[in-house]
Amino acid sequence: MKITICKNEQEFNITAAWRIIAQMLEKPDAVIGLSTGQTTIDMHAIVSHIYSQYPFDVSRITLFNVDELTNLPREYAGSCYTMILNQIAGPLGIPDENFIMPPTMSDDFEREAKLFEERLAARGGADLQMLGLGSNGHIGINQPGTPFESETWVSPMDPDFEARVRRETQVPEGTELGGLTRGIKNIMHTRKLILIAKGLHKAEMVEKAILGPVTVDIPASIVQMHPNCEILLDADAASRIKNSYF
Ligand SMILES: O=C(O)[C@H](O)[C@@H](O)[C@H](O)[C@H](O)COP(=O)(O)O
Repeated sequence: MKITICKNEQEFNITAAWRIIAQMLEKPDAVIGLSTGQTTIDMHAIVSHIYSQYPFDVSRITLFNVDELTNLPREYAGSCYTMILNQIAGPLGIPDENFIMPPTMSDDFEREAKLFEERLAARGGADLQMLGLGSNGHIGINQPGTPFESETWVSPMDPDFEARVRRETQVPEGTELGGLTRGIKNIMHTRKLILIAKGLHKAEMVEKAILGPVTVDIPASIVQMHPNCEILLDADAASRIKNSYF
């Protein structure tokens, strides 16, 4: 596990953006998994900005998101599809066939989850997964208690996480939300993981996930077992682990 601590939020955003660009430059047909949420908005904007100034070949890059909300129209502003499309896939001009997202509406999400993974596998599997860190330790939408063997599925949401999603994305009243997420097993099969966190409010969970025991109670703790994982933090998110490492 490699730990990178950036001196502030701006340096964190730029460093994270360059991790995505570096993967695209190193492997022009890379399969890259993103995450939505507050942590990633600025880094996606930086990737898009750099691309607009210094375009490079992304014609064979595949983008996907680690999860997607269910039971909402795909075009809804808070769907992961729309967010990733607006933040990065659209600005980079990623063709539709290379932008792989599970549908938000289906009568058979089990089949959709399987198909989603099959589509990634058909491209050689995921090279990179950027992973936001939930305040309760979730990765994707895999909540505490999710077995490490879980495969891409529709996960129940933790009430706090659901409230946050509803607040931030103005989900219409009465919509029953679910989340289709890559399973922990699928995430762990990605060639490279980058767990990202910024802000003081993430510091305690960073400490538990990185320095604590590997336990299903903290899904993110499993990344300690990944052979090619980077933990990328700003100084605030790293504030409780700094002394243990440096
Ligand atoms: O929202 C998502 O798409 C991810 O599934 C979720 O795992 C997210 O990365 C974390 O909850 C961190 O979210 P913030 O970056 O908003 O703190």
